[in-house]
Order: sequence, then C-alpha cells, then structure tokens
Amino acid sequence: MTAVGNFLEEFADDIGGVCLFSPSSSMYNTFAEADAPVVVIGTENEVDADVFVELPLEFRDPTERIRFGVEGALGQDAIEEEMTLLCILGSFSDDADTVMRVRAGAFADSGVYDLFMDSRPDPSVVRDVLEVAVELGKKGQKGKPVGALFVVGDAGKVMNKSRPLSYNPFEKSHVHVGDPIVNVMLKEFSRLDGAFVISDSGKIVSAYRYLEPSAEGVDIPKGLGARHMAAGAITRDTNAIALVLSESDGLVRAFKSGELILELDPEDY
Ligand SMILES: Nc1ncnc2c1ncn2[C@@H]1O[C@H](COP(=O)(O)OP(=O)(O)OP(=O)(O)O)[C@@H](O)[C@H]1O
Ligand SMILES: [Mn+2]
Repeated sequence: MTAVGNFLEEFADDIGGVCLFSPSSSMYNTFAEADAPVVVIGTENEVDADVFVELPLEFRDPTERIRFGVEGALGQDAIEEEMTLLCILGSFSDDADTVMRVRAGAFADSGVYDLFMDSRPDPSVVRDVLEVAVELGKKGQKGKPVGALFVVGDAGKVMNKSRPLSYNPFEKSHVHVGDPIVNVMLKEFSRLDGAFVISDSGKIVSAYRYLEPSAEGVDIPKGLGARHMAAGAITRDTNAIALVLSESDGLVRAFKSGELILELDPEDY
C-alpha cells in the first residue's frame, strides 16, 4: 500500500506542531521526543505532559474540541499562528481514530477559550446557556425567529443594575440551566421581553429583567440595537458575561467586559 504511505507522508510533510487530545500514555510517549512542539489537550493532564491545555468540558464535536484546544494553545504561546498542526483525537471512542491537519492561525482570537476559561461563571454553565441560545436560534419559537438575552454570573450585581418588567417565574425556585425542564422553560419565557439572569453556578435567578447598566465606554458594532447594547454594557458594569440571540439576524453573540467576543450562526453549530 505505498499509495497510502505516500499520501500520509505528504499529509504530514510540513507539520510544525502536534496536538494530542486526551492521549494514552503510549501515544504521548511516541510523540514526546518529537522535534516539533507537542501539546496535550484534554479535561485532565493524565499523561503529565509539560505543555497542557485544559478543556472545560469534553466537547463531543471534534471540530469544537480542536477549535477550543488550538486557541488555548495559542493563548499559552505553546504554538504559533503560522504553524500547520497535526491533531490526533478520538471521535468515536476514547481511542485515537482521527487525524486532522489544521492551520493554527485559523483559530486565533475567536474568543471562545477566553469566554469559557477566564470568566466568572462555571464553564459548564456557560456551555449550557450557549446550547440553549443555539437551539432557540435553530428552531425559533413555534417556527418564528425569537430573540433572547442571557446574563450569566455575578447575579447579585446584575440584579442591582436591573429592574423587573413582570413577575419573576423563577422566584423562590431552585432550578439550574442544564436541567431538561429548564431548557423548556427558558424557551417558553424567551417570548417575552427582557433578560434572564443566571448565577455563577447556573441557578436561574430571574426572567424578565430590564437591564439598566451604564453604557459609558461601551463600544459595540454599529447596527446592533438596544438588546445588544444592554448586553455589552452589563458586562462592563459587572463581571457577568452575556449571550444574546438576535431576533433580527439570527446570530448568537457573546459579550464580556463590554466587548463582543464571539459571534456564531446557530445553523453551523
Ligand atoms: N435594557 C434592556 N434590558 C433587557 N432587555 C432589553 C433591553 N433593551 C432591549 N431589550 C429587549 O430586546 C428586545 C429587542 O430590542 P431591539 O430590537 O432594540 O434590540 P436588538 O439589539 O436590535 O436585538 P434584535 O437583533 O433581537 O432585534 C426588546 O423587545 C427587549 O425585549
Ligand atoms: Mn432589533
């Protein structure tokens, strides 16, 4: 099978670095002596690798895992943007079964890594809220496009900088994002105005909040309206992050420290 051998040789010809996703120790040892940088990426550093990027969660989608891991590795200066990387991972099981070639620079500065790892709320809470926003964006509400605003983390301060538009259906309840019933509730209540407020640990604190942060110094792209402005501003005024589903263009955006750091189309997610 020289054709296969030749193909693989060419495939790996210009590789500048290797990313091993949750490798076995024998896999890691095989690469440890390589003359290119080797980065181990996973939820835990089980092989005691020198260069390790932590994933906040085990992304099931291999492309998401790679995007996140490579961006984290760039952030640690373990690799460089010009490098072509060989990524080895298990897509169908824990065993390595997938090899991908990616250009590191393709993942620079998307903001996803920072959004999860260096934010106040728990990474799994951010993921769960992002999933709700993406699902709402895909399906809409009874087929119609719907908008929604989720403010996650630093809930006490967020409550102080907002007021109720209606009675709070989550008053005295102890429900968390990620509970299946809660996703249904969030989707249902997103038909009405205002923002959801969610705590660092994922407790739904309130629905229907009208945010009144100071908008001073907030610089969000022109053309976005009041919902996006309020989202950006609350993340400058508090340590919360905000996730917005736009009713008008269908995109999901994340804001942190008053800035837009992530923009994705639910249809591609
Ligand atoms: N300060 C605020 N706090 C909470 N919700 C707000 C605030 N401002 C606007 N909204 C919500 O956003 C909705 C849409 O407002 P607007 O069209 O101005 O925002 P937008 O940024 O253009 O969002 P979209 O892209 O979804 O239209 C309002 O009906 C309201 O529910
Ligand atoms: Mn609008």
